[in-house]
Amino acid sequence: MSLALLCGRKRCTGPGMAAASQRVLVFPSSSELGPALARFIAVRAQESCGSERARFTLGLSGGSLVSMLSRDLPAVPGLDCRKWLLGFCDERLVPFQDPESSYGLYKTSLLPKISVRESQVLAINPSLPVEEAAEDYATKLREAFPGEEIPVFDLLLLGMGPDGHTCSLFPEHPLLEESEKLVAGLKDSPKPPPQRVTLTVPVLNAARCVAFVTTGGSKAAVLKRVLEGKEAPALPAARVLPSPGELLWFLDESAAGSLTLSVERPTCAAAL
Ligand SMILES: O=C1O[C@H](COP(=O)(O)O)[C@@H](O)[C@H](O)[C@H]1O
Repeated sequence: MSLALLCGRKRCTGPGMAAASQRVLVFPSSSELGPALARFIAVRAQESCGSERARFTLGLSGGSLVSMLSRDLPAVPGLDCRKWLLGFCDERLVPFQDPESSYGLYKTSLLPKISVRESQVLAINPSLPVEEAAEDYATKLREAFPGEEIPVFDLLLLGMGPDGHTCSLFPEHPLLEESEKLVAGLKDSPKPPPQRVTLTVPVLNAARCVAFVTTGGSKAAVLKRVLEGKEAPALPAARVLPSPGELLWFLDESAAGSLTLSVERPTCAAAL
């Protein structure tokens, strides 16, 4: 493997932090990215269901990911979700009927199209106060991942905001340093709604695979800081370095516009 390729796949993250195995995949636009991401999810699901685990555990994020998955996942031929277990990387503490609820949106726009039942979804209880909702969701995770001190998801799908936040982990927020809890609640999210529940960094970094999905020119500057900067303290998205898991970035050309590291530009039919 060439040094350039190696540099593109490894990221050195500063003192005390491990380098993660990383691939940066760039697509012309979200019209090509979405179907490729959907096929990638389907392949990983098939592998996990065929492994001794005999199931596929997938963590979903909200924001722009909801419409992309709702458009492109049902279009994957022969998608079989019977052994899938879905959780949320973060969730807003609002009723499921509220348009800000990620579960509420997936429930209406995706889950019926891929025949995922409610019993296959680990969701927060939005009627609880935020700290209790976080503890209740952590209990659901512990029950769903018996024997695992930290739940190991097969795949976590993450977004990233223009400020470098991921899940509901925001720059300079004390929750970035949380190392005991699996799930944390916050009441002061700088992005509305203010009350949220989020997986913590150790859970993100325990996953077998993490895929960031980032599109649009508004993310280009922060993406360069996350992937090529050496900032201390690191931005939230830059702290996601699954080990020994894989890290993939699914980008469109607009988001990738400022990058200088080597990237892959998969063709439509390429297996990822
Ligand atoms: O508030 C949130 O934002 C991030 C990023 O969303 P995007 O619309 O910029 O993709 C999202 O991943 C997270 O789940 C959500 O709560």
